[in-house]
Amino acid sequence: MLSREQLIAEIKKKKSFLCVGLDTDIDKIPEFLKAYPDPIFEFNKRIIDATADLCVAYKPNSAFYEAYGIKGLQALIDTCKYLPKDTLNIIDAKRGDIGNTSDKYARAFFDEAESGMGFDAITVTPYMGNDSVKPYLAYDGKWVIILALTSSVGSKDFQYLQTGDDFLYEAVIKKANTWAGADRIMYVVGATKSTEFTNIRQYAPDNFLLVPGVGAQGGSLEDVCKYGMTKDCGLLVNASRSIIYASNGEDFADAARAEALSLQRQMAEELEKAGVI
Ligand SMILES: O=c1ccn([C@@H]2O[C@H](COP(=O)(O)O)[C@@H](O)[C@H]2O)c(=O)[nH]1
Repeated sequence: MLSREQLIAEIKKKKSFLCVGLDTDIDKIPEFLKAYPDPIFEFNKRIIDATADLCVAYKPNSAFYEAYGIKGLQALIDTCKYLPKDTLNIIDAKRGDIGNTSDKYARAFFDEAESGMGFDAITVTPYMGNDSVKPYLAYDGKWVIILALTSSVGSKDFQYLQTGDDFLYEAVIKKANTWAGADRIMYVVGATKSTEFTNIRQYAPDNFLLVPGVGAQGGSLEDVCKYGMTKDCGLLVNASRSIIYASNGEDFADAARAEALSLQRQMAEELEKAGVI
């Protein structure tokens, strides 16, 4: 589990704010791994070993594990246990439900003694409001990452609806800021929305932003940094497919490392440019 201060310290130490997305798809992993008892976990283990010194966070997306039933869940549990202690380990589950149900989701992903999974952070949808988010905040030191402005094309369907003077995504940030501080809440903002970062920083000056959409979705790391970086960095930039599927041969872990290294080098430059390091 990493506090805000520890996360910032890791970013400075590793000169990286990279989050490696573990969206592990059995149809995309190298053929030779399928001979292992748990190909998904074997793949993840090698990706983690190859990238741990270059990133400050990992983000398995639960859909990629739930899709395979019990085997997928076991791979997620084993992956969670294998993740390094000095990275922020996020489950991208995008949950949202009434309080007593959220309480079970929180237990599933946060309470290692109960479920086998002790993630540090979870992505949640804000649509059902305060009582749907509170149960996650009841876990001391765990992070809640609220969907604000997503990378998807469909973000315009609801997130840009006008509510009073605000777009809905702005209202989400303003309201969620009353639930807990920047030491417990992060927001998801897509890299494909980089020009909105200046505006978002008016409402979330200190919160870390989890930024998917660099790599396969075409978002610009440079623009995200230009408009979204703070004096503490304030960004966790995720890349999933562009790293983990950089090769589907026997060299996949080396290729993933090369891709992560290229992003880490760009990040080190951005951190220097902004005076964070
Ligand atoms: O707005 C959002 C919120 C979440 N995601 C998730 O991030 C990764 C992105 O994967 P790439 O392969 O790097 O595109 C994936 O798990 C999404 O479900 C997002 O893309 N946008």
